[in-house]
Amino acid sequence: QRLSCDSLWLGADLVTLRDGRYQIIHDGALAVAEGKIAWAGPQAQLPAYNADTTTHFDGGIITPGFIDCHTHLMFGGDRSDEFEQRLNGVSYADIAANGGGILSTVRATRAATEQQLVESARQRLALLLAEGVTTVEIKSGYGLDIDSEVKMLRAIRQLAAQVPAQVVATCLAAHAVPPEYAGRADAWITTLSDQLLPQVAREQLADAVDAFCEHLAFSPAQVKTLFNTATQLGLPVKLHAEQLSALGGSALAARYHALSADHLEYLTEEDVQAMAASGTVAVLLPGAFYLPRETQRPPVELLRQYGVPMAIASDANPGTSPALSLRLMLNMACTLFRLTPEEALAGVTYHAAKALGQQASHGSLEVGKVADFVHWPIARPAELTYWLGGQLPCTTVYRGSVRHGTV
Ligand SMILES: O=C(O)CC[C@@H]1NC(=O)NC1=O
Ligand SMILES: [Fe+3]
Repeated sequence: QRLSCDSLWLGADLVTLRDGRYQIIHDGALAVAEGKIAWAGPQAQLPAYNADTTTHFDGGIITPGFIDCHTHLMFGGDRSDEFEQRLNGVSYADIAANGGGILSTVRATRAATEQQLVESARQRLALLLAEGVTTVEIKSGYGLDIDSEVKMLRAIRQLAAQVPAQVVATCLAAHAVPPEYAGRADAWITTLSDQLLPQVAREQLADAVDAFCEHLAFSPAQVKTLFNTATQLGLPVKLHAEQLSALGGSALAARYHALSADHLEYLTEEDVQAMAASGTVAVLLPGAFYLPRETQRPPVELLRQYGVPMAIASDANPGTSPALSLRLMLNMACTLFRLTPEEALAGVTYHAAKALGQQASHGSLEVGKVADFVHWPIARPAELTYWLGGQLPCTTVYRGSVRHGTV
């Protein structure tokens, strides 16, 4: 009795990332049916399938599709001028005094149409997709008024409909205090809780709610207010926490069973214990450590010791991480934060899926999961973190069919 499937993929080693480890199946085979993995194992044990198409790779490895679980990919303008000013000796304070920084991106985002936001984000997304990204999370947070935040979230949903990758939307309206609310952060949090979040939930404009817990942004108490509303509305939460100081944001996020706490350079052992207990994923963002030339690294040893899952993401944003290569982030995670190549690869697959609440359907080559995978013409997985910059040629397969790249 021959089985039937839509496609078979043969001739490469399967780096399955089951349980967040390589778990390599040499000379493996994948069978795909209705966009999901129907069978994965050694080709010698492949059952007799009638397949509509069969692809024979000439060696190389197949990994799960890459998941960039933390980006601010949608924004107006860019801040390359400030980058140049800083290197010519202009201080952050002077740049901010001249209207620079995050608020200059807010002005450019408010001035952009929804279509312009979609188009500029799509061009940046194309670079990620060329490197094997099959899922990307994109945050709002540069609108900072109700209409502009809704415009951003609608633009993210529009972009999702135009690309083969899965696009997940996160509402980060609590990214900075809007200029109209200067000195009145509580009032902005109230506006978000009373107006924006109910609309986000009602119109399904976002899949999670995020906030920036930092002295220059929102306090743990203000984050708590926001998280109470999000939880009541049934929206999962995540948090930019311990990036520049230890405010206990990560432990607060863990108490709300946040999907993830992100940045974490100033994470304490107490925070790590709370995250381990709640299953909250630690999302590390080496690009936002590298560009601002930070010195305090996240406590990777502690996260390992307590078994807190570590994800790696680009944090693509015009200010602190204008990074449009997830593979470069893999190298930085190893070179700067001392992750192993296996941990880094799990950080953009298995653990990144969990940071988006998608561990049941994404992040490893296992039967029943979505058939998002990438073929790399390389000999071993470590080459994905080893080769600096540039783009390795790869073949990206989304839900078993749409391809990107060369075979
Ligand atoms: O500078 C920007 O545009 C965003 C900075 C970015 N946002 C955040 O919460 N932390 C960051 O590093
Ligand atoms: Fe961020």
